[in-house]
Amino acid sequence: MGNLLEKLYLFISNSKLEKCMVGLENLGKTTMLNQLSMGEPSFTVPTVRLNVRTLKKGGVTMNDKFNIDQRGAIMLKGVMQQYFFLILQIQTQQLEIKQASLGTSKKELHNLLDNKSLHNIPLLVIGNKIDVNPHLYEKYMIEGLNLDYITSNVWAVAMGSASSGNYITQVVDWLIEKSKKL
Ligand SMILES: Nc1nc2c(ncn2[C@@H]2O[C@H](COP(=O)(O)OP(=O)(O)OP(=O)(O)O)[C@@H](O)[C@H]2O)c(=O)[nH]1
Ligand SMILES: [Mg+2]
Repeated sequence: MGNLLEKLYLFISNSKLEKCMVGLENLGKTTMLNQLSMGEPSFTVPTVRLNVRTLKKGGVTMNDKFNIDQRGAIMLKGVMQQYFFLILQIQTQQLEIKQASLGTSKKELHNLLDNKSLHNIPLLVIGNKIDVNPHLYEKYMIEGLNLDYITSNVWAVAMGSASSGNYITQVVDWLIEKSKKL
């Protein structure tokens, strides 16, 4: 835990970069933001507008309310240009809806990346709720989102559970690494 806090501090104190988290509803975006900003998942309700959190000791802001629906995607195209990181969350539980969820997310993700101003923005794709079984596996998510076809942006995948916080270290490591290169 101490190590993680140290990394977070390093990231935050060395960077003023902003990140944007997008995804369909009820995926755990706010939960993850709570983990990153407060170190705990906290109780959440559906986000009505925009959640902007400042991570401790740095003035780094992160927001999580750009749902990828039709309206959201249109809004995103304007707003995203200000952000350096795009974190896409995918529902990994509930096999019966995963196809629909992946299909919508794939379409919106590739539509977004058609926008040249978003090229070169590091993309972290998060598969959340893997504590719920059955859940989606990383390989299936990469295929389902056609990630291998993305050449305009560097991308990485993290699978985990925002409520248990078990992949927060991975996310923080990724943010630090990409911050150094920008
Ligand atoms: N089992 C499980 N539940 C989770 C996890 N992450 C979040 N949840 C739960 O999923 C529900 C939705 O989480 P939120 O963080 O509010 O989701 P969101 O993506 O911000 O949703 P919107 O604001 O509606 O777009 C809450 O009941 C969370 O407690 C997880 O990793 N595992
Ligand atoms: Mg939310």
